[in-house]
Amino acid sequence: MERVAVVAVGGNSLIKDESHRAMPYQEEAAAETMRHIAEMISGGWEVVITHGNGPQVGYLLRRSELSRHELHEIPLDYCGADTQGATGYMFKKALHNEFALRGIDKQVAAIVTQTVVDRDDPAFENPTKPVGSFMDEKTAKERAEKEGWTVVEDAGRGWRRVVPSPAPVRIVEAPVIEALLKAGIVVVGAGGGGIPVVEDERGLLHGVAAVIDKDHSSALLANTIGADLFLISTAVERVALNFGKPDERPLSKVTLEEARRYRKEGHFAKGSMEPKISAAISFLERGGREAIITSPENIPSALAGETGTHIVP
Ligand SMILES: Nc1ncnc2c1ncn2[C@@H]1O[C@H](COP(=O)(O)OP(=O)(O)O)[C@@H](O)[C@H]1O
Ligand SMILES: NC(=O)OP(=O)(O)O
Repeated sequence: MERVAVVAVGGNSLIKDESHRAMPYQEEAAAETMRHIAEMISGGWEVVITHGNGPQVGYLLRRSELSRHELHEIPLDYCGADTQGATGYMFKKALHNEFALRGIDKQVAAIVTQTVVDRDDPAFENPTKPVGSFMDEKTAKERAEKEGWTVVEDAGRGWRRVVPSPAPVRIVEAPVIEALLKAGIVVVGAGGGGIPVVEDERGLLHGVAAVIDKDHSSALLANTIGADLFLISTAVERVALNFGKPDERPLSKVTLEEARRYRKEGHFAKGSMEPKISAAISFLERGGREAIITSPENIPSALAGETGTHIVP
């Protein structure tokens, strides 16, 4: 196979702000990101595209709750499955169109993906994954009181609802994804970190109410299929030390040891940059060779070593 990359696209990176939540805006952002990924593919990379669903899965859950007087509610695992379908469609269509414009003869498959988690994961008792809309503090606290939500302040961007986010243990469809890659097919998979399922003693799978961190699942998938590169596409060109402060310092190259140290020093916000750095660390600890964090428009120049944050052993 050519060089293999797992490219993780952030759910928030598809939504600029609260006034750009509607599907045409998400399509536009997805098309822009897919344009840069198509460039990567035409440069010889075999790619699995994973994606977040934090905002989208929260919107679906809320929509389901708001319409419960008239329609059945949708469990959180099904909300996750729905977001995989919608985002998979969005990415497939955008890539198809890019390939058509560039004369690239490639097919794209979007795979409904399940991720096994541990039913005893303590995360079920301690919700940490921000989903849905950003709210002001007053609204967030009212919802927490009225609807029983857990809410947190999300990385200086506003308040959000949080749900359990157990660690991914195994990507059920990894062999399918690998087989498709070997056949030269571009894969969209492990969306939203994969639909969380637990496996019983007989090997049967059961959906559970959670949202898995897509950066951690993507890293696990990257190791499982032996990817050469784990690339995280998000809203920032580079990761920074002292992020948002006057002495902010962007990082170009970081060793595994430095990444661990900076994480310990608290440079990476929980629920946003911290999981990306931790996922990159896990990827390298399990034998991966390079992780890059950058923004969609900088993917080609980051691959050329000109920008992005490169995390290496
Ligand atoms: N140290 C840091 N360096 C750069 N960005 C950071 C840092 N800490 C927090 N962030 C924030 O993390 C965001 C990326 O996280 P998030 O929006 O949750 O990702 P996703 O694109 O996967 O949805 C960045 O846009 C930035 O606002
Ligand atoms: N599932 C998940 O990690 O989504 P975000 O990347 O959108 O937070």
